[in-house]
Amino acid sequence: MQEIPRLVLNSKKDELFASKQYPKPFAFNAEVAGVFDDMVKRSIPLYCDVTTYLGDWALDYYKAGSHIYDIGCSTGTTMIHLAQRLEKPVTFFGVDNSSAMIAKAEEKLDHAPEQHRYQLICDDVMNVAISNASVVIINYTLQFLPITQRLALLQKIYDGLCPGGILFVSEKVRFDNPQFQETSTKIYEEFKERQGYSRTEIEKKKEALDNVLIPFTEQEHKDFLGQAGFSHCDSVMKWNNFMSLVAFKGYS
Ligand SMILES: C[S@@+](CC[C@H](N)C(=O)[O-])C[C@H]1O[C@@H](n2cnc3c(N)ncnc32)[C@H](O)[C@@H]1O
Ligand SMILES: O=C(O)C(=O)C[C@]1(C(=O)O)C=C[C@@H](O)C=C1
Repeated sequence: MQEIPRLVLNSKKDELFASKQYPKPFAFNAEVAGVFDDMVKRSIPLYCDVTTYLGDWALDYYKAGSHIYDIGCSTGTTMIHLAQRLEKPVTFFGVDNSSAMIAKAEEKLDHAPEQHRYQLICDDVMNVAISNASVVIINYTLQFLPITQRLALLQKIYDGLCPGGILFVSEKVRFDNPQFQETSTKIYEEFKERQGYSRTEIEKKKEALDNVLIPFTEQEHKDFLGQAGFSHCDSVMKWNNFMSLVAFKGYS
C-alpha cells in the first residue's frame, strides 16, 4: 500500500484582507502568491483531501511517457504531489499566467523526483497546446476564466487527451435554487471563520472576487464537459459549494 506524502505547502499566513490595502479586484499577483499555500488551505474546504484524492485517480489512468497537465498550477502543489506518487516517468506541464505563481512553483519543483520531466509555462492557458495527455487537472481555475472561453478550453483539453485519459476538475459551484445558494454561502463563510478569517476579511475578499470568480452550477459543468466530447463524467467529491468531477475520454 503506497504511503501518501503530505502536501508541500509553505507560505506566509494569509492576512491580505485584514490590512487596509488589499487586491481589489482580486488578482493572483505577487502578494497573493506569497500567502497562497495558506490562503488555499484555509479557503477551500478539503483542499488537501482533494489533492491527495486526485493522486489516487491519476495512479489509475496515467501512462508512462505521456504528459500530465496541471492547468492553473499556482505554486506547484499538485504537480509535486503527483510527481512523488507516480513512479513511471512522465512529463509534467504546469500552466499559469501569473509569473509570481510560476516562480513559487519553480522553487517547489527544485526538489521534485528526478525520473520525471517538468515544464512550467507562464502563459494564458488559451495560448497553450495540449497533447499526448493521459491526465489533465484543472482545479479552481475554470471559475476564473471568462465564461465565453470555458467550452473552447474543455474542447482543447479533450482533443489533447489520449483515449482512455481523464480530466480532473475541481471548482467552487453555485446552486440554482436561491434558498440553497443562500444556505451554502452562509455555511461557507462560517467555514472560513473557523479557519481563522475575520468577518471583515471574509467580506472584503468576497467583494474583491465579485465578477472575478464566476462559478458554474454542477449541471453546467456536466453540460459543458459533454459538449466538449467527454463520453462520461461524474462528480466524485463535493462539500457544500466546492466539488470535483472526473471526465473520461473514450476509445471510440
Ligand atoms: C485558485 S488558483 C488554482 C489552485 C491550484 N490549481 C491548486 O490546486 O493549488 C487559480 C490559478 O489559475 C491561474 N489562472 C487564472 N486564469 C488563468 C489563465 N487564463 N491561464 C492560466 N492560468 C490562469 C491563476 O494565476 C491561479 O494561479
Ligand atoms: O470564494 C472565496 O471566497 C474563495 O476564497 C475561493 C478561492 C477559490 O476558490 O479559488 C478564491 C481565491 C483563492 O484562490 C482561494 C480560494
